[in-house]
Amino acid sequence: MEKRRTWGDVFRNAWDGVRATASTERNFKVHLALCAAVLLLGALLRVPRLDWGLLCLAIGLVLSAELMNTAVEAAVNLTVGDRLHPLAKKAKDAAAGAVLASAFFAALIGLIVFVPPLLTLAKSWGWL
Ligand SMILES: Nc1ncnc2c1ncn2[C@@H]1O[C@H](COP(=O)(O)OP(=O)(O)OP(=O)(O)O)[C@@H](O)[C@H]1O
Repeated sequence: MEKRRTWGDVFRNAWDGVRATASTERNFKVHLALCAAVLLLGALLRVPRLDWGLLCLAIGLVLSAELMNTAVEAAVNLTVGDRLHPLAKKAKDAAAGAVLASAFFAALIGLIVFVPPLLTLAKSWGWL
């Protein structure tokens, strides 16, 4: 009988997926760096609790989309190998589109959260 996977196994496999994606996917590295910058800026500007919630949602959305994109690419490559196929293109383009959509709305959230306190700061420093 097949050995039952423990919660530890489940989390280890999931973490392996995050680490493998972080070490091989350039876009994921870029998004990780941007997420770190967003968290730093949020802390420096002392954004309110609700805004932290929005930022965490945006970060989770973008990183999840990147991980799903990597999963789709790997599954498609496994299936078609080096062959070109319109369905492979459709799957990869849709997965890339999911990353684009999540990054676009995350950027909107960033603007909504950061522009007002940055404007206030700029006014208090006499820049505006
Ligand atoms: N087997 C295939 N058949 C048809 N079109 C493909 C195939 N593989 C890739 N493509 C097209 O080439 C594009 C780029 O594919 P690729 O596998 O290089 O992904 P990528 O977006 O460059 O990956 P990464 O996120 O790692 O930069 C896809 O979005 C798709 O339009």
